[in-house]
Amino acid sequence: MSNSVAATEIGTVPVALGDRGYDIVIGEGLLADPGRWLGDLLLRPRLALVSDETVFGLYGDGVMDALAKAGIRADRHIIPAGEGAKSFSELERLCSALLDFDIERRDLVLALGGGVVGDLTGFACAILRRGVDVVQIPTTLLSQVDSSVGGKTGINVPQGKNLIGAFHQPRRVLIDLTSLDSLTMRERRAGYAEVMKYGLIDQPDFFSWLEDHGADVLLGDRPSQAFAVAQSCRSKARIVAADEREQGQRALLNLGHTFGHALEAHAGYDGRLLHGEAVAIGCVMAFELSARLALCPPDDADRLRRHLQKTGLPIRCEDIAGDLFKGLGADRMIALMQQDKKVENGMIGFILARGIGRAFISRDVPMPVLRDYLKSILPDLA
Ligand SMILES: NC(=O)c1ccc[n+]([C@@H]2O[C@H](COP(=O)([O-])OP(=O)(O)OC[C@H]3O[C@@H](n4cnc5c(N)ncnc54)[C@H](O)[C@@H]3O)[C@@H](O)[C@H]2O)c1
Ligand SMILES: O=C(O)C(=O)C[C@@H](O)[C@H](O)[C@H](O)COP(=O)(O)O
Ligand SMILES: [Zn+2]
Repeated sequence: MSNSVAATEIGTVPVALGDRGYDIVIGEGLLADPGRWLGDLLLRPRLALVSDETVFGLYGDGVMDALAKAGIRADRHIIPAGEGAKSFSELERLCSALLDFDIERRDLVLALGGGVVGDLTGFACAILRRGVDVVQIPTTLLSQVDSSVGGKTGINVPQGKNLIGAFHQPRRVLIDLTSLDSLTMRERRAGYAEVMKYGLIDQPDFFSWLEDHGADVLLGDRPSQAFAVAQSCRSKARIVAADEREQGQRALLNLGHTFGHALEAHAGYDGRLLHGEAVAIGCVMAFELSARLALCPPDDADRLRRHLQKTGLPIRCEDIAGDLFKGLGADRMIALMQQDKKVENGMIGFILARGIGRAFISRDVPMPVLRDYLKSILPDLA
Protein backbone atom coordinates (compact mmCIF):
# COMPACT_ATOMS: atom_id res chain seq x y z
CA MET A 1 0.00 0.00 0.00
CA SER A 2 1.60 3.24 -1.06
CA ASN A 3 -0.53 5.63 0.99
CA SER A 4 1.08 6.64 4.27
CA VAL A 5 -0.73 5.58 7.42
CA ALA A 6 -2.52 8.53 8.99
CA ALA A 7 -4.62 9.10 12.07
CA THR A 8 -7.75 8.61 10.01
CA GLU A 9 -6.70 5.23 8.56
CA ILE A 10 -7.87 2.37 10.76
CA GLY A 11 -6.49 -0.42 8.61
CA THR A 12 -5.95 -1.93 5.20
CA VAL A 13 -7.16 -5.31 3.98
CA PRO A 14 -5.41 -6.60 0.85
CA VAL A 15 -7.32 -8.54 -1.80
CA ALA A 16 -4.65 -10.91 -3.14
CA LEU A 17 -5.49 -11.26 -6.82
CA GLY A 18 -2.06 -10.90 -8.41
CA ASP A 19 -2.02 -8.13 -11.00
CA ARG A 20 -5.69 -7.46 -10.31
CA GLY A 21 -5.04 -7.21 -6.55
CA TYR A 22 -5.94 -4.11 -4.56
CA ASP A 23 -6.32 -2.69 -1.06
CA ILE A 24 -9.42 -2.00 0.96
CA VAL A 25 -8.58 1.10 3.00
CA ILE A 26 -10.76 1.47 6.10
CA GLY A 27 -10.77 4.73 8.00
CA GLU A 28 -12.66 7.71 9.32
CA GLY A 29 -12.92 10.96 7.40
CA LEU A 30 -11.44 9.61 4.15
CA LEU A 31 -14.15 11.41 2.17
CA ALA A 32 -12.76 14.75 3.31
CA ASP A 33 -9.59 14.22 1.30
CA PRO A 34 -10.14 11.63 -1.46
CA GLY A 35 -7.26 12.99 -3.54
CA ARG A 36 -4.87 11.84 -0.85
CA TRP A 37 -6.04 8.24 -1.06
CA LEU A 38 -6.19 8.15 -4.85
CA GLY A 39 -3.29 10.28 -6.04
CA ASP A 40 -0.98 7.36 -6.83
CA LEU A 41 -3.65 5.79 -9.09
CA LEU A 42 -4.13 8.87 -11.28
CA LEU A 43 -2.29 9.12 -14.59
CA ARG A 44 -3.62 12.63 -15.10
CA PRO A 45 -5.45 15.02 -12.74
CA ARG A 46 -8.98 14.19 -13.81
CA LEU A 47 -11.65 11.60 -13.11
CA ALA A 48 -15.40 10.99 -13.15
CA LEU A 49 -17.57 10.61 -10.08
CA VAL A 50 -20.80 8.60 -10.09
CA SER A 51 -23.22 8.82 -7.18
CA ASP A 52 -26.93 8.73 -6.43
CA GLU A 53 -29.17 11.67 -5.58
CA THR A 54 -29.23 10.95 -1.85
CA VAL A 55 -25.54 10.28 -1.39
CA PHE A 56 -24.48 13.16 -3.61
CA GLY A 57 -26.80 15.43 -1.60
CA LEU A 58 -25.05 14.36 1.60
CA TYR A 59 -21.41 14.07 0.54
CA GLY A 60 -21.10 15.29 -3.05
CA ASP A 61 -20.17 18.92 -2.47
CA GLY A 62 -17.53 17.99 0.10
CA VAL A 63 -15.94 15.39 -2.17
CA MET A 64 -16.06 17.67 -5.26
CA ASP A 65 -14.53 20.58 -3.28
CA ALA A 66 -11.78 18.36 -1.89
CA LEU A 67 -10.94 17.03 -5.36
CA ALA A 68 -10.86 20.58 -6.78
CA LYS A 69 -8.54 21.70 -3.96
CA ALA A 70 -6.26 18.78 -4.82
CA GLY A 71 -6.17 20.04 -8.41
CA ILE A 72 -8.22 17.13 -9.75
CA ARG A 73 -10.93 17.89 -12.33
CA ALA A 74 -14.02 15.77 -11.68
CA ASP A 75 -17.01 15.37 -13.97
CA ARG A 76 -20.05 13.94 -12.24
CA HIS A 77 -23.04 11.77 -13.11
CA ILE A 78 -25.90 11.33 -10.67
CA ILE A 79 -28.35 8.40 -10.79
CA PRO A 80 -31.69 8.02 -8.97
CA ALA A 81 -31.43 6.45 -5.50
CA GLY A 82 -32.60 2.85 -5.05
CA GLU A 83 -32.54 -0.59 -6.62
CA GLY A 84 -34.51 0.54 -9.71
CA ALA A 85 -31.34 2.24 -11.01
CA LYS A 86 -29.66 -1.11 -11.68
CA SER A 87 -31.32 -1.11 -15.12
CA PHE A 88 -30.45 -1.09 -18.81
CA SER A 89 -31.72 2.49 -19.15
CA GLU A 90 -29.49 3.83 -16.34
CA LEU A 91 -26.57 1.79 -17.70
CA GLU A 92 -27.00 3.41 -21.11
CA ARG A 93 -27.22 6.91 -19.61
CA LEU A 94 -24.12 6.31 -17.50
CA CYS A 95 -22.04 4.91 -20.39
CA SER A 96 -23.02 7.87 -22.58
CA ALA A 97 -22.09 10.33 -19.86
CA LEU A 98 -18.68 8.72 -19.30
CA LEU A 99 -17.98 8.82 -23.05
CA ASP A 100 -19.07 12.47 -23.17
CA PHE A 101 -16.63 13.16 -20.31
CA ASP A 102 -13.85 11.66 -22.51
CA ILE A 103 -12.99 9.15 -19.81
CA GLU A 104 -10.04 7.05 -20.98
CA ARG A 105 -9.27 3.47 -19.98
CA ARG A 106 -6.74 4.49 -17.34
CA ASP A 107 -8.77 7.38 -15.93
CA LEU A 108 -10.52 6.62 -12.66
CA VAL A 109 -14.26 6.42 -12.22
CA LEU A 110 -15.28 6.79 -8.57
CA ALA A 111 -18.42 4.94 -7.45
CA LEU A 112 -19.59 6.92 -4.41
CA GLY A 113 -22.63 5.30 -2.82
CA GLY A 114 -24.22 2.01 -1.87
CA GLY A 115 -24.28 -1.29 -3.71
CA VAL A 116 -26.55 0.08 -6.42
CA VAL A 117 -24.09 2.81 -7.43
CA GLY A 118 -21.22 0.33 -7.08
CA ASP A 119 -22.79 -2.48 -9.13
CA LEU A 120 -24.03 -0.18 -11.91
CA THR A 121 -20.83 1.86 -12.12
CA GLY A 122 -18.64 -1.22 -11.92
CA PHE A 123 -20.56 -2.79 -14.81
CA ALA A 124 -20.37 0.37 -16.93
CA CYS A 125 -16.62 0.42 -16.30
CA ALA A 126 -16.31 -3.27 -17.22
CA ILE A 127 -17.81 -2.71 -20.67
CA LEU A 128 -16.80 0.87 -21.48
CA ARG A 129 -13.81 0.79 -23.83
CA ARG A 130 -13.67 -2.92 -22.71
CA GLY A 131 -12.46 -1.88 -19.27
CA VAL A 132 -12.01 1.40 -17.44
CA ASP A 133 -10.54 1.67 -13.93
CA VAL A 134 -13.04 2.00 -11.09
CA VAL A 135 -12.56 2.87 -7.41
CA GLN A 136 -15.33 1.84 -5.06
CA ILE A 137 -16.19 4.31 -2.28
CA PRO A 138 -19.00 2.49 -0.46
CA THR A 139 -21.26 4.52 1.84
CA THR A 140 -23.72 1.90 3.17
CA LEU A 141 -22.93 -0.85 5.65
CA LEU A 142 -23.89 -3.39 3.00
CA SER A 143 -21.57 -1.97 0.38
CA GLN A 144 -18.69 -1.58 2.86
CA VAL A 145 -18.83 -5.20 3.98
CA ASP A 146 -19.75 -6.86 0.71
CA SER A 147 -20.60 -5.29 -2.65
CA SER A 148 -17.58 -2.98 -3.03
CA VAL A 149 -15.19 -5.94 -2.73
CA GLY A 150 -14.75 -8.80 -5.17
CA GLY A 151 -15.60 -7.35 -8.56
CA LYS A 152 -19.14 -8.65 -9.12
CA THR A 153 -20.97 -5.96 -11.08
CA GLY A 154 -24.28 -5.92 -12.91
CA ILE A 155 -27.89 -4.91 -13.34
CA ASN A 156 -31.29 -6.51 -12.72
CA VAL A 157 -33.88 -7.63 -15.28
CA PRO A 158 -37.46 -8.80 -14.65
CA GLN A 159 -36.26 -12.41 -14.96
CA GLY A 160 -33.90 -12.00 -12.01
CA LYS A 161 -31.24 -10.17 -10.02
CA ASN A 162 -27.84 -9.35 -11.48
CA LEU A 163 -28.51 -11.56 -14.52
CA ILE A 164 -26.61 -9.16 -16.79
CA GLY A 165 -23.15 -8.43 -15.46
CA ALA A 166 -19.41 -8.96 -15.46
CA PHE A 167 -16.50 -9.47 -13.11
CA HIS A 168 -14.49 -6.25 -12.92
CA GLN A 169 -12.24 -5.72 -9.91
CA PRO A 170 -11.84 -2.19 -8.54
CA ARG A 171 -8.39 -0.57 -8.31
CA ARG A 172 -9.03 0.31 -4.65
CA VAL A 173 -11.84 0.38 -2.11
CA LEU A 174 -12.08 3.40 0.21
CA ILE A 175 -14.28 2.82 3.26
CA ASP A 176 -15.12 5.88 5.34
CA LEU A 177 -16.92 4.62 8.43
CA THR A 178 -18.31 8.07 9.22
CA SER A 179 -20.68 7.73 6.25
CA LEU A 180 -22.57 5.07 8.24
CA ASP A 181 -23.83 7.80 10.58
CA SER A 182 -26.32 9.17 8.05
CA LEU A 183 -27.87 5.78 7.18
CA THR A 184 -31.40 4.96 8.29
CA MET A 185 -31.79 2.12 10.79
CA ARG A 186 -33.59 0.07 8.12
CA GLU A 187 -30.56 0.37 5.78
CA ARG A 188 -28.15 -0.43 8.62
CA ARG A 189 -30.11 -3.59 9.39
CA ALA A 190 -30.12 -4.59 5.71
CA GLY A 191 -26.33 -4.29 5.62
CA TYR A 192 -26.09 -6.21 8.88
CA ALA A 193 -27.66 -9.25 7.19
CA GLU A 194 -24.58 -9.54 4.95
CA VAL A 195 -22.26 -9.03 7.97
CA MET A 196 -23.98 -11.88 9.78
CA LYS A 197 -23.72 -14.03 6.63
CA TYR A 198 -19.93 -14.32 7.10
CA GLY A 199 -20.49 -15.77 10.58
CA LEU A 200 -23.00 -18.25 9.22
CA ILE A 201 -20.67 -19.36 6.40
CA ASP A 202 -17.50 -20.27 8.27
CA GLN A 203 -16.93 -17.93 11.23
CA PRO A 204 -18.95 -19.27 14.19
CA ASP A 205 -16.95 -17.14 16.65
CA PHE A 206 -17.81 -14.02 14.67
CA PHE A 207 -21.49 -15.02 14.79
CA SER A 208 -21.23 -15.36 18.60
CA TRP A 209 -19.54 -11.95 18.74
CA LEU A 210 -22.42 -10.48 16.74
CA GLU A 211 -24.93 -12.02 19.15
CA ASP A 212 -23.26 -9.92 21.88
CA HIS A 213 -22.31 -6.81 19.87
CA GLY A 214 -24.71 -6.63 16.91
CA ALA A 215 -26.73 -3.87 18.57
CA ASP A 216 -23.54 -1.80 19.05
CA VAL A 217 -22.77 -2.12 15.33
CA LEU A 218 -26.29 -1.00 14.43
CA LEU A 219 -26.43 1.83 16.97
CA GLY A 220 -23.19 3.39 15.74
CA ASP A 221 -20.51 2.33 18.22
CA ARG A 222 -17.45 3.05 16.07
CA PRO A 223 -15.01 0.41 17.43
CA SER A 224 -17.69 -2.26 17.00
CA GLN A 225 -18.44 -1.04 13.47
CA ALA A 226 -14.74 -0.95 12.61
CA PHE A 227 -14.28 -4.53 13.83
CA ALA A 228 -17.39 -5.81 12.03
CA VAL A 229 -16.47 -4.09 8.75
CA ALA A 230 -12.82 -5.20 8.86
CA GLN A 231 -13.73 -8.79 9.81
CA SER A 232 -16.28 -8.93 6.97
CA CYS A 233 -13.80 -7.50 4.45
CA ARG A 234 -11.16 -10.03 5.55
CA SER A 235 -13.65 -12.87 5.03
CA LYS A 236 -14.73 -11.63 1.64
CA ALA A 237 -11.15 -10.92 0.50
CA ARG A 238 -10.06 -14.42 1.51
CA ILE A 239 -12.89 -16.15 -0.36
CA VAL A 240 -12.57 -13.95 -3.46
CA ALA A 241 -8.79 -14.41 -3.61
CA ALA A 242 -9.26 -18.19 -3.55
CA ASP A 243 -11.98 -18.25 -6.23
CA GLU A 244 -12.33 -14.97 -8.10
CA ARG A 245 -14.90 -16.15 -10.68
CA GLU A 246 -17.07 -18.42 -8.54
CA GLN A 247 -15.91 -21.74 -9.88
CA GLY A 248 -16.27 -23.23 -6.41
CA GLN A 249 -16.15 -21.86 -2.88
CA ARG A 250 -17.07 -18.27 -3.75
CA ALA A 251 -20.63 -19.57 -4.13
CA LEU A 252 -20.72 -19.75 -0.32
CA LEU A 253 -21.12 -15.94 -0.38
CA ASN A 254 -24.49 -16.67 -1.99
CA LEU A 255 -25.84 -18.08 1.30
CA GLY A 256 -29.48 -16.93 1.51
CA HIS A 257 -29.36 -15.50 -2.01
CA THR A 258 -30.93 -18.33 -4.04
CA PHE A 259 -34.11 -17.74 -2.06
CA GLY A 260 -33.50 -14.01 -1.49
CA HIS A 261 -33.00 -13.13 -5.14
CA ALA A 262 -36.23 -14.96 -6.04
CA LEU A 263 -38.08 -12.87 -3.43
CA GLU A 264 -36.53 -9.68 -4.83
CA ALA A 265 -37.45 -10.57 -8.42
CA HIS A 266 -41.05 -11.28 -7.39
CA ALA A 267 -41.23 -8.06 -5.36
CA GLY A 268 -39.96 -6.00 -8.29
CA TYR A 269 -36.94 -3.89 -7.19
CA ASP A 270 -39.03 -0.92 -6.03
CA GLY A 271 -37.59 -0.43 -2.56
CA ARG A 272 -40.32 -2.23 -0.60
CA LEU A 273 -37.97 -5.18 -0.06
CA LEU A 274 -34.28 -4.39 0.44
CA HIS A 275 -31.58 -6.79 -0.71
CA GLY A 276 -30.35 -7.36 2.86
CA GLU A 277 -33.90 -8.07 4.06
CA ALA A 278 -34.29 -10.66 1.30
CA VAL A 279 -30.95 -12.19 2.32
CA ALA A 280 -32.07 -12.38 5.97
CA ILE A 281 -35.27 -14.24 5.01
CA GLY A 282 -33.23 -16.36 2.56
CA CYS A 283 -30.71 -17.37 5.24
CA VAL A 284 -33.56 -18.55 7.47
CA MET A 285 -34.93 -20.57 4.54
CA ALA A 286 -31.48 -22.12 3.89
CA PHE A 287 -31.10 -23.14 7.54
CA GLU A 288 -34.67 -24.43 7.83
CA LEU A 289 -34.32 -26.45 4.63
CA SER A 290 -31.02 -27.83 5.95
CA ALA A 291 -32.76 -28.82 9.20
CA ARG A 292 -35.63 -30.43 7.27
CA LEU A 293 -33.03 -32.50 5.36
CA ALA A 294 -31.56 -33.52 8.76
CA LEU A 295 -28.28 -31.84 7.82
CA CYS A 296 -28.41 -29.10 10.44
CA PRO A 297 -29.53 -29.17 14.10
CA PRO A 298 -32.95 -27.46 14.37
CA ASP A 299 -31.49 -25.52 17.33
CA ASP A 300 -29.11 -23.68 14.96
CA ALA A 301 -32.00 -22.58 12.73
CA ASP A 302 -33.74 -21.41 15.89
CA ARG A 303 -30.64 -19.53 17.05
CA LEU A 304 -30.46 -17.75 13.69
CA ARG A 305 -34.15 -16.77 13.81
CA ARG A 306 -33.76 -15.45 17.36
CA HIS A 307 -30.74 -13.34 16.43
CA LEU A 308 -32.45 -11.85 13.38
CA GLN A 309 -35.59 -11.05 15.37
CA LYS A 310 -33.54 -9.39 18.11
CA THR A 311 -31.82 -7.34 15.42
CA GLY A 312 -35.13 -6.26 13.89
CA LEU A 313 -34.58 -8.06 10.58
CA PRO A 314 -37.40 -10.03 8.91
CA ILE A 315 -37.36 -13.83 9.06
CA ARG A 316 -40.49 -14.44 6.94
CA CYS A 317 -42.18 -12.83 3.95
CA GLU A 318 -45.05 -11.76 6.24
CA ASP A 319 -42.63 -9.56 8.19
CA ILE A 320 -42.42 -7.20 5.18
CA ALA A 321 -45.26 -4.68 5.02
CA GLY A 322 -47.61 -4.60 2.02
CA ASP A 323 -48.81 -7.24 -0.41
CA LEU A 324 -45.62 -7.64 -2.42
CA PHE A 325 -45.56 -11.41 -2.02
CA LYS A 326 -49.10 -11.88 -3.29
CA GLY A 327 -49.15 -14.72 -5.82
CA LEU A 328 -45.85 -16.18 -4.62
CA GLY A 329 -46.41 -19.89 -4.12
CA ALA A 330 -43.92 -22.74 -4.13
CA ASP A 331 -44.08 -23.23 -7.92
CA ARG A 332 -43.46 -19.56 -8.71
CA MET A 333 -40.61 -19.48 -6.18
CA ILE A 334 -39.01 -22.56 -7.79
CA ALA A 335 -39.44 -21.07 -11.29
CA LEU A 336 -37.71 -17.87 -10.16
CA MET A 337 -34.89 -19.85 -8.52
CA GLN A 338 -34.37 -21.71 -11.82
CA GLN A 339 -32.98 -18.39 -13.17
CA ASP A 340 -30.23 -18.36 -10.52
CA LYS A 341 -26.68 -18.27 -11.85
CA LYS A 342 -25.76 -21.38 -9.87
CA VAL A 343 -28.18 -23.58 -11.86
CA GLU A 344 -26.34 -26.37 -13.70
CA ASN A 345 -28.01 -28.86 -16.00
CA GLY A 346 -31.35 -27.61 -14.66
CA MET A 347 -30.42 -28.35 -11.02
CA ILE A 348 -30.65 -25.44 -8.58
CA GLY A 349 -27.49 -24.98 -6.50
CA PHE A 350 -28.22 -24.23 -2.83
CA ILE A 351 -25.95 -23.06 -0.07
CA LEU A 352 -26.98 -25.21 2.88
CA ALA A 353 -25.48 -25.55 6.36
CA ARG A 354 -24.51 -28.31 8.77
CA GLY A 355 -24.77 -25.69 11.51
CA ILE A 356 -23.79 -22.09 12.23
CA GLY A 357 -20.41 -21.50 10.57
CA ARG A 358 -20.64 -24.69 8.51
CA ALA A 359 -22.09 -23.74 5.12
CA PHE A 360 -21.61 -25.88 2.02
CA ILE A 361 -22.76 -26.07 -1.59
CA SER A 362 -25.39 -28.66 -2.52
CA ARG A 363 -26.91 -29.69 -5.84
CA ASP A 364 -28.99 -32.58 -4.62
CA VAL A 365 -31.93 -31.11 -2.76
CA PRO A 366 -34.86 -33.41 -3.63
CA MET A 367 -37.56 -31.37 -5.37
CA PRO A 368 -40.44 -32.80 -3.26
CA VAL A 369 -38.66 -31.76 -0.03
CA LEU A 370 -38.03 -28.28 -1.42
CA ARG A 371 -41.63 -27.91 -2.59
CA ASP A 372 -43.08 -29.13 0.73
CA TYR A 373 -40.83 -26.77 2.67
CA LEU A 374 -41.78 -23.78 0.50
CA LYS A 375 -45.48 -24.64 0.79
CA SER A 376 -45.12 -24.64 4.56
CA ILE A 377 -43.75 -21.10 4.77
CA LEU A 378 -45.02 -19.06 1.82
CA PRO A 379 -48.03 -16.90 2.61
CA ASP A 380 -49.87 -17.62 -0.63
CA LEU A 381 -50.03 -21.37 -1.16
CA ALA A 382 -51.18 -20.90 -4.77
N1 LIG B 1 -21.52 -6.84 -6.14
C1 LIG B 1 -21.68 -7.55 -5.04
O1 LIG B 1 -20.86 -8.39 -4.68
C2 LIG B 1 -22.89 -7.30 -4.19
C3 LIG B 1 -22.91 -7.77 -2.88
C4 LIG B 1 -24.02 -7.50 -2.10
C5 LIG B 1 -25.07 -6.74 -2.61
N2 LIG B 1 -24.99 -6.29 -3.87
C6 LIG B 1 -26.04 -5.41 -4.41
O2 LIG B 1 -26.01 -4.21 -3.66
C7 LIG B 1 -27.30 -3.59 -3.76
C8 LIG B 1 -27.74 -3.12 -2.40
O3 LIG B 1 -26.81 -2.19 -1.92
P1 LIG B 1 -27.21 -1.18 -0.75
O4 LIG B 1 -27.90 -1.90 0.32
O5 LIG B 1 -26.01 -0.38 -0.45
O6 LIG B 1 -28.34 -0.30 -1.44
P2 LIG B 1 -28.34 1.15 -2.14
O7 LIG B 1 -27.15 1.39 -2.93
O8 LIG B 1 -29.67 1.26 -2.80
O9 LIG B 1 -28.32 2.13 -0.88
C9 LIG B 1 -29.40 2.10 0.02
C10 LIG B 1 -30.03 3.48 0.21
O10 LIG B 1 -29.20 4.22 1.09
C11 LIG B 1 -28.87 5.50 0.51
N3 LIG B 1 -27.54 5.79 1.01
C12 LIG B 1 -26.36 5.30 0.58
N4 LIG B 1 -25.37 5.72 1.39
C13 LIG B 1 -25.95 6.50 2.33
C14 LIG B 1 -25.44 7.19 3.45
N5 LIG B 1 -24.15 7.15 3.80
N6 LIG B 1 -26.31 7.89 4.21
C15 LIG B 1 -27.64 7.93 3.90
N7 LIG B 1 -28.17 7.28 2.86
C16 LIG B 1 -27.32 6.55 2.09
C17 LIG B 1 -28.99 5.29 -0.97
O11 LIG B 1 -29.24 6.49 -1.64
C18 LIG B 1 -30.15 4.31 -1.07
O12 LIG B 1 -31.37 5.01 -1.02
C19 LIG B 1 -28.23 -4.64 -4.35
O13 LIG B 1 -28.48 -4.34 -5.69
C20 LIG B 1 -27.44 -5.92 -4.25
O14 LIG B 1 -27.79 -6.84 -5.25
C21 LIG B 1 -23.93 -6.55 -4.66
O1 LIG C 1 -19.58 -11.57 -3.96
C1 LIG C 1 -20.25 -12.60 -4.08
O2 LIG C 1 -19.83 -13.60 -4.67
C2 LIG C 1 -21.61 -12.66 -3.52
O3 LIG C 1 -22.33 -13.62 -3.78
C3 LIG C 1 -22.07 -11.54 -2.65
C4 LIG C 1 -23.57 -11.37 -2.57
O4 LIG C 1 -23.85 -10.75 -1.33
C5 LIG C 1 -24.12 -10.46 -3.65
O5 LIG C 1 -25.46 -10.14 -3.39
C6 LIG C 1 -23.96 -10.96 -5.07
O6 LIG C 1 -24.30 -9.98 -6.01
C7 LIG C 1 -24.83 -12.13 -5.36
O7 LIG C 1 -24.24 -12.88 -6.37
P1 LIG C 1 -24.93 -13.19 -7.75
O8 LIG C 1 -23.83 -13.82 -8.52
O9 LIG C 1 -26.05 -14.12 -7.45
O10 LIG C 1 -25.39 -11.91 -8.31
ZN1 LIG D 1 -25.88 -10.03 -1.26
